[in-house]
Amino acid sequence: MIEVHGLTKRYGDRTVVDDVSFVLEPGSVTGFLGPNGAGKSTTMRMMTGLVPATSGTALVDGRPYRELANPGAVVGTLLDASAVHPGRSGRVHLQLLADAVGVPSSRVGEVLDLVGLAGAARRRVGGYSLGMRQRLGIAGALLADPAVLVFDEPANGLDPEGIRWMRDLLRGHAARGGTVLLSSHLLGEVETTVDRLLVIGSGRVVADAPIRELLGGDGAVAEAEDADGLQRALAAAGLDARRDGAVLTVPGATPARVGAVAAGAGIALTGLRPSQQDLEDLFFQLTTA
Ligand SMILES: Nc1ncnc2c1ncn2[C@@H]1O[C@H](COP(=O)(O)OP(=O)(O)OP(=O)(O)O)[C@@H](O)[C@H]1O
Repeated sequence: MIEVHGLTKRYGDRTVVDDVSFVLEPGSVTGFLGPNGAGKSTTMRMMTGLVPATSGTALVDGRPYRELANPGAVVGTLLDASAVHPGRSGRVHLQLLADAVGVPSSRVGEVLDLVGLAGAARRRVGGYSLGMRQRLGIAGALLADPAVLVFDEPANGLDPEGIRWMRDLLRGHAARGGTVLLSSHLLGEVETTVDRLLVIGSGRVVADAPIRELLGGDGAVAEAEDADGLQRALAAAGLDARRDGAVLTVPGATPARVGAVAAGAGIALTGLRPSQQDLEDLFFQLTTA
Protein backbone atom coordinates (compact mmCIF):
# COMPACT_ATOMS: atom_id res chain seq x y z
CA MET A 1 0.00 0.00 0.00
CA ILE A 2 1.23 3.47 -0.92
CA GLU A 3 -0.06 6.53 0.87
CA VAL A 4 0.84 9.93 -0.48
CA HIS A 5 -0.22 12.90 1.59
CA GLY A 6 0.16 16.59 0.78
CA LEU A 7 3.17 15.96 -1.44
CA THR A 8 4.57 19.26 -2.70
CA LYS A 9 7.64 20.21 -4.72
CA ARG A 10 8.87 23.72 -5.33
CA TYR A 11 11.75 24.74 -7.57
CA GLY A 12 12.53 28.33 -6.64
CA ASP A 13 9.20 30.14 -6.68
CA ARG A 14 7.56 27.54 -8.99
CA THR A 15 5.34 24.91 -7.38
CA VAL A 16 5.47 21.94 -9.77
CA VAL A 17 3.70 19.43 -7.49
CA ASP A 18 1.07 21.02 -5.30
CA ASP A 19 -0.43 19.26 -2.27
CA VAL A 20 -0.90 15.89 -4.01
CA SER A 21 -2.58 13.12 -2.01
CA PHE A 22 -3.68 9.64 -3.06
CA VAL A 23 -3.68 6.02 -1.93
CA LEU A 24 -2.68 3.04 -4.09
CA GLU A 25 -4.28 -0.20 -2.99
CA PRO A 26 -2.84 -3.70 -3.49
CA GLY A 27 -4.43 -5.56 -6.39
CA SER A 28 -4.83 -2.50 -8.57
CA VAL A 29 -3.22 -0.79 -11.54
CA THR A 30 -3.48 3.00 -11.38
CA GLY A 31 -2.86 5.09 -14.47
CA PHE A 32 -1.14 8.39 -13.76
CA LEU A 33 -2.10 10.90 -16.43
CA GLY A 34 -1.42 14.54 -17.06
CA PRO A 35 -0.10 16.84 -19.78
CA ASN A 36 3.65 17.35 -20.32
CA GLY A 37 5.11 19.09 -17.31
CA ALA A 38 2.10 18.38 -15.07
CA GLY A 39 4.34 16.87 -12.40
CA LYS A 40 3.98 13.10 -12.87
CA SER A 41 7.67 12.24 -12.97
CA THR A 42 8.44 14.58 -10.10
CA THR A 43 5.72 12.93 -8.00
CA MET A 44 7.07 9.47 -8.79
CA ARG A 45 10.59 10.61 -8.02
CA MET A 46 9.54 12.00 -4.65
CA MET A 47 7.69 8.75 -3.88
CA THR A 48 10.85 6.77 -4.51
CA GLY A 49 13.28 9.08 -2.73
CA LEU A 50 15.07 10.31 -5.87
CA VAL A 51 13.94 13.88 -5.33
CA PRO A 52 13.35 15.35 -1.86
CA ALA A 53 9.84 16.67 -1.26
CA THR A 54 9.44 20.29 -0.22
CA SER A 55 6.64 19.09 2.06
CA GLY A 56 4.26 16.18 2.46
CA THR A 57 4.83 12.46 2.81
CA ALA A 58 4.89 9.37 0.62
CA LEU A 59 4.71 6.14 2.59
CA VAL A 60 5.28 2.60 1.35
CA ASP A 61 3.81 0.08 3.77
CA GLY A 62 3.76 2.86 6.37
CA ARG A 63 7.36 4.04 5.90
CA PRO A 64 9.14 6.54 3.64
CA TYR A 65 10.90 4.77 0.74
CA ARG A 66 14.33 5.82 1.96
CA GLU A 67 13.70 4.21 5.34
CA LEU A 68 12.86 0.79 3.89
CA ALA A 69 15.58 -1.75 4.75
CA ASN A 70 15.81 -2.94 1.14
CA PRO A 71 13.71 -0.57 -1.00
CA GLY A 72 14.39 -2.40 -4.28
CA ALA A 73 12.79 -5.51 -2.81
CA VAL A 74 9.59 -3.61 -2.01
CA VAL A 75 9.24 -1.13 -4.89
CA GLY A 76 10.34 -1.82 -8.46
CA THR A 77 10.93 1.43 -10.30
CA LEU A 78 11.25 2.35 -13.94
CA LEU A 79 11.96 6.05 -13.90
CA ASP A 80 14.71 6.66 -16.43
CA ALA A 81 15.46 3.73 -18.69
CA SER A 82 18.37 5.58 -20.31
CA ALA A 83 20.27 5.84 -17.01
CA VAL A 84 22.33 2.71 -17.68
CA HIS A 85 26.07 2.52 -18.32
CA PRO A 86 26.25 2.08 -22.12
CA GLY A 87 29.45 0.04 -21.99
CA ARG A 88 28.00 -2.73 -19.83
CA SER A 89 26.13 -5.72 -21.16
CA GLY A 90 22.51 -6.15 -20.16
CA ARG A 91 23.45 -9.19 -18.09
CA VAL A 92 26.23 -7.38 -16.19
CA HIS A 93 23.93 -4.42 -15.53
CA LEU A 94 21.30 -6.73 -14.04
CA GLN A 95 23.90 -8.72 -12.10
CA LEU A 96 25.10 -5.53 -10.38
CA LEU A 97 21.50 -4.64 -9.52
CA ALA A 98 20.88 -8.19 -8.27
CA ASP A 99 23.89 -7.90 -5.97
CA ALA A 100 22.60 -4.55 -4.68
CA VAL A 101 19.14 -5.88 -3.81
CA GLY A 102 20.45 -9.26 -2.64
CA VAL A 103 18.83 -11.65 -5.08
CA PRO A 104 20.62 -14.75 -6.44
CA SER A 105 22.31 -14.65 -9.86
CA SER A 106 19.84 -17.24 -11.14
CA ARG A 107 17.17 -14.53 -11.00
CA VAL A 108 19.07 -12.49 -13.63
CA GLY A 109 18.50 -15.23 -16.22
CA GLU A 110 14.85 -15.48 -15.20
CA VAL A 111 14.11 -11.78 -15.69
CA LEU A 112 16.07 -11.68 -18.96
CA ASP A 113 13.80 -14.47 -20.22
CA LEU A 114 10.74 -12.73 -18.81
CA VAL A 115 11.38 -9.49 -20.70
CA GLY A 116 12.53 -11.22 -23.89
CA LEU A 117 16.16 -10.06 -23.73
CA ALA A 118 17.91 -13.40 -23.20
CA GLY A 119 19.28 -13.33 -26.76
CA ALA A 120 20.75 -9.83 -26.33
CA ALA A 121 22.00 -10.21 -22.75
CA ARG A 122 25.70 -10.24 -23.69
CA ARG A 123 25.49 -7.19 -25.94
CA ARG A 124 26.48 -3.71 -24.75
CA VAL A 125 23.50 -1.67 -23.59
CA GLY A 126 24.80 1.25 -25.68
CA GLY A 127 23.76 -0.71 -28.76
CA TYR A 128 20.25 -1.48 -27.50
CA SER A 129 17.19 0.07 -29.13
CA LEU A 130 14.92 2.29 -27.03
CA GLY A 131 12.47 -0.59 -26.61
CA MET A 132 15.27 -2.94 -25.52
CA ARG A 133 16.43 -0.41 -22.92
CA GLN A 134 12.85 -0.19 -21.65
CA ARG A 135 12.74 -3.98 -21.36
CA LEU A 136 16.07 -3.93 -19.51
CA GLY A 137 14.69 -1.30 -17.12
CA ILE A 138 11.61 -3.42 -16.52
CA ALA A 139 13.82 -6.48 -15.92
CA GLY A 140 15.72 -4.50 -13.28
CA ALA A 141 12.50 -3.42 -11.60
CA LEU A 142 11.26 -7.01 -11.43
CA LEU A 143 14.49 -8.56 -10.10
CA ALA A 144 13.44 -8.84 -6.47
CA ASP A 145 9.79 -9.51 -7.37
CA PRO A 146 8.64 -6.40 -5.46
CA ALA A 147 4.99 -5.97 -4.52
CA VAL A 148 4.85 -2.37 -5.78
CA LEU A 149 5.76 -1.23 -9.29
CA VAL A 150 6.20 2.46 -10.12
CA PHE A 151 6.68 2.78 -13.87
CA ASP A 152 7.11 6.11 -15.68
CA GLU A 153 6.16 5.76 -19.35
CA PRO A 154 6.97 2.03 -19.57
CA ALA A 155 5.48 1.72 -23.06
CA ASN A 156 8.01 4.23 -24.41
CA GLY A 157 9.68 2.64 -27.44
CA LEU A 158 7.88 -0.69 -27.12
CA ASP A 159 6.40 -2.21 -30.27
CA PRO A 160 2.75 -3.37 -30.31
CA GLU A 161 3.72 -6.86 -29.15
CA GLY A 162 5.82 -5.30 -26.37
CA ILE A 163 2.94 -3.06 -25.28
CA ARG A 164 0.60 -6.03 -25.08
CA TRP A 165 3.23 -7.99 -23.16
CA MET A 166 3.61 -5.12 -20.68
CA ARG A 167 -0.14 -4.83 -20.23
CA ASP A 168 -0.35 -8.55 -19.40
CA LEU A 169 2.62 -8.22 -17.05
CA LEU A 170 1.07 -5.32 -15.11
CA ARG A 171 -2.41 -6.86 -15.01
CA GLY A 172 -0.91 -10.17 -13.88
CA HIS A 173 1.06 -8.39 -11.17
CA ALA A 174 -2.09 -6.73 -9.83
CA ALA A 175 -4.04 -10.01 -10.06
CA ARG A 176 -1.44 -11.56 -7.73
CA GLY A 177 -2.07 -8.76 -5.21
CA GLY A 178 0.60 -6.32 -6.40
CA THR A 179 0.25 -2.54 -6.60
CA VAL A 180 1.05 -0.71 -9.83
CA LEU A 181 1.36 3.00 -10.64
CA LEU A 182 2.01 3.70 -14.30
CA SER A 183 2.29 6.98 -16.11
CA SER A 184 1.58 7.06 -19.81
CA HIS A 185 0.58 9.33 -22.66
CA LEU A 186 -0.92 6.39 -24.58
CA LEU A 187 -4.55 6.80 -23.57
CA GLY A 188 -5.75 3.71 -25.43
CA GLU A 189 -3.16 1.66 -23.59
CA VAL A 190 -4.12 3.18 -20.26
CA GLU A 191 -7.79 2.46 -20.87
CA THR A 192 -7.16 -1.26 -21.37
CA THR A 193 -4.66 -1.64 -18.54
CA VAL A 194 -5.73 0.34 -15.50
CA ASP A 195 -8.43 0.05 -12.81
CA ARG A 196 -8.05 3.57 -11.49
CA LEU A 197 -7.12 6.91 -12.95
CA LEU A 198 -5.13 9.55 -11.15
CA VAL A 199 -5.03 12.70 -13.26
CA ILE A 200 -2.95 15.78 -12.50
CA GLY A 201 -2.92 19.15 -14.15
CA SER A 202 -0.40 21.86 -13.23
CA GLY A 203 0.78 19.85 -10.24
CA ARG A 204 -2.68 19.31 -8.70
CA VAL A 205 -4.87 16.22 -8.60
CA VAL A 206 -7.90 16.82 -10.82
CA ALA A 207 -9.35 13.29 -10.75
CA ASP A 208 -8.80 10.15 -8.69
CA ALA A 209 -11.40 7.42 -9.18
CA PRO A 210 -12.05 4.03 -10.77
CA ILE A 211 -11.77 4.39 -14.54
CA ARG A 212 -15.23 2.88 -15.08
CA GLU A 213 -16.70 5.52 -12.80
CA LEU A 214 -14.94 8.34 -14.63
CA LEU A 215 -15.82 7.10 -18.10
CA GLY A 216 -19.15 5.54 -17.22
CA GLY A 217 -21.46 8.52 -17.46
CA ASP A 218 -25.09 7.73 -16.79
CA GLY A 219 -27.07 7.04 -19.86
CA ALA A 220 -27.61 4.63 -22.71
CA VAL A 221 -26.87 4.57 -26.40
CA ALA A 222 -29.41 2.74 -28.58
CA GLU A 223 -29.56 2.03 -32.28
CA ALA A 224 -32.67 1.18 -34.25
CA GLU A 225 -33.67 1.26 -37.91
CA ASP A 226 -36.86 2.98 -36.74
CA ALA A 227 -34.97 5.64 -34.78
CA ASP A 228 -37.88 8.11 -35.20
CA GLY A 229 -40.30 5.63 -33.67
CA LEU A 230 -37.90 4.89 -30.82
CA GLN A 231 -37.39 8.58 -30.10
CA ARG A 232 -41.20 9.04 -29.92
CA ALA A 233 -41.62 6.01 -27.66
CA LEU A 234 -38.86 7.28 -25.36
CA ALA A 235 -40.42 10.75 -25.24
CA ALA A 236 -43.76 9.17 -24.34
CA ALA A 237 -41.97 7.41 -21.48
CA GLY A 238 -40.54 10.74 -20.29
CA LEU A 239 -37.02 10.18 -21.70
CA ASP A 240 -35.34 12.82 -23.84
CA ALA A 241 -33.11 11.30 -26.50
CA ARG A 242 -30.55 12.98 -28.72
CA ARG A 243 -30.57 11.57 -32.23
CA ASP A 244 -27.70 11.20 -34.67
CA GLY A 245 -28.89 9.12 -37.65
CA ALA A 246 -29.92 5.70 -36.36
CA VAL A 247 -28.18 6.30 -33.01
CA LEU A 248 -30.01 7.69 -29.99
CA THR A 249 -28.23 8.86 -26.86
CA VAL A 250 -30.49 8.82 -23.80
CA PRO A 251 -28.99 10.65 -20.80
CA GLY A 252 -30.02 9.44 -17.37
CA ALA A 253 -31.48 6.12 -18.56
CA THR A 254 -30.10 2.63 -18.09
CA PRO A 255 -29.82 0.35 -21.13
CA ALA A 256 -32.42 -1.90 -19.45
CA ARG A 257 -34.94 0.97 -19.29
CA VAL A 258 -34.38 1.91 -22.95
CA GLY A 259 -34.64 -1.78 -23.96
CA ALA A 260 -37.94 -2.08 -22.08
CA VAL A 261 -39.37 1.02 -23.77
CA ALA A 262 -38.29 -0.28 -27.20
CA ALA A 263 -39.80 -3.72 -26.51
CA GLY A 264 -43.04 -2.12 -25.29
CA ALA A 265 -43.29 -0.13 -28.55
CA GLY A 266 -42.45 -3.17 -30.68
CA ILE A 267 -39.27 -1.55 -32.02
CA ALA A 268 -36.31 -3.78 -32.81
CA LEU A 269 -32.98 -2.48 -31.52
CA THR A 270 -29.82 -3.08 -33.53
CA GLY A 271 -27.56 -1.90 -30.69
CA LEU A 272 -27.79 -1.02 -27.00
CA ARG A 273 -25.01 -0.11 -24.54
CA PRO A 274 -24.24 2.14 -21.61
CA SER A 275 -22.96 5.50 -22.80
CA GLN A 276 -19.28 5.85 -22.15
CA GLN A 277 -17.15 8.91 -22.39
CA ASP A 278 -14.06 8.88 -24.52
CA LEU A 279 -10.89 8.90 -22.38
CA GLU A 280 -9.29 11.49 -24.64
CA ASP A 281 -12.26 13.84 -24.21
CA LEU A 282 -12.21 13.29 -20.45
CA PHE A 283 -8.47 13.95 -20.35
CA PHE A 284 -8.87 17.31 -22.09
CA GLN A 285 -11.87 18.28 -19.96
CA LEU A 286 -9.93 17.57 -16.79
CA THR A 287 -6.61 19.08 -17.75
CA THR A 288 -7.58 22.13 -19.79
CA ALA A 289 -8.06 24.90 -17.31
N1 LIG B 1 15.23 19.71 -11.45
C1 LIG B 1 14.29 20.58 -11.83
N2 LIG B 1 14.47 21.90 -11.71
C2 LIG B 1 13.52 22.79 -12.09
N3 LIG B 1 12.33 22.45 -12.60
C3 LIG B 1 12.09 21.13 -12.74
C4 LIG B 1 13.03 20.13 -12.38
N4 LIG B 1 12.51 18.91 -12.64
C5 LIG B 1 11.28 19.14 -13.15
N5 LIG B 1 11.02 20.46 -13.22
C6 LIG B 1 9.79 21.11 -13.72
O1 LIG B 1 8.70 20.54 -13.04
C7 LIG B 1 7.58 20.46 -13.89
C8 LIG B 1 7.02 19.05 -13.83
O2 LIG B 1 7.91 18.19 -14.51
P1 LIG B 1 7.66 16.61 -14.58
O3 LIG B 1 8.83 16.02 -15.31
O4 LIG B 1 7.36 16.09 -13.23
O5 LIG B 1 6.35 16.53 -15.47
P2 LIG B 1 5.67 15.29 -16.16
O6 LIG B 1 4.22 15.35 -15.81
O7 LIG B 1 6.38 14.04 -15.81
O8 LIG B 1 5.87 15.65 -17.69
P3 LIG B 1 6.07 14.72 -18.98
O9 LIG B 1 4.73 14.18 -19.33
O10 LIG B 1 6.56 15.71 -20.00
O11 LIG B 1 7.08 13.67 -18.65
C9 LIG B 1 8.03 20.89 -15.27
O12 LIG B 1 7.64 22.21 -15.49
C10 LIG B 1 9.55 20.81 -15.18
O13 LIG B 1 10.15 21.75 -16.01
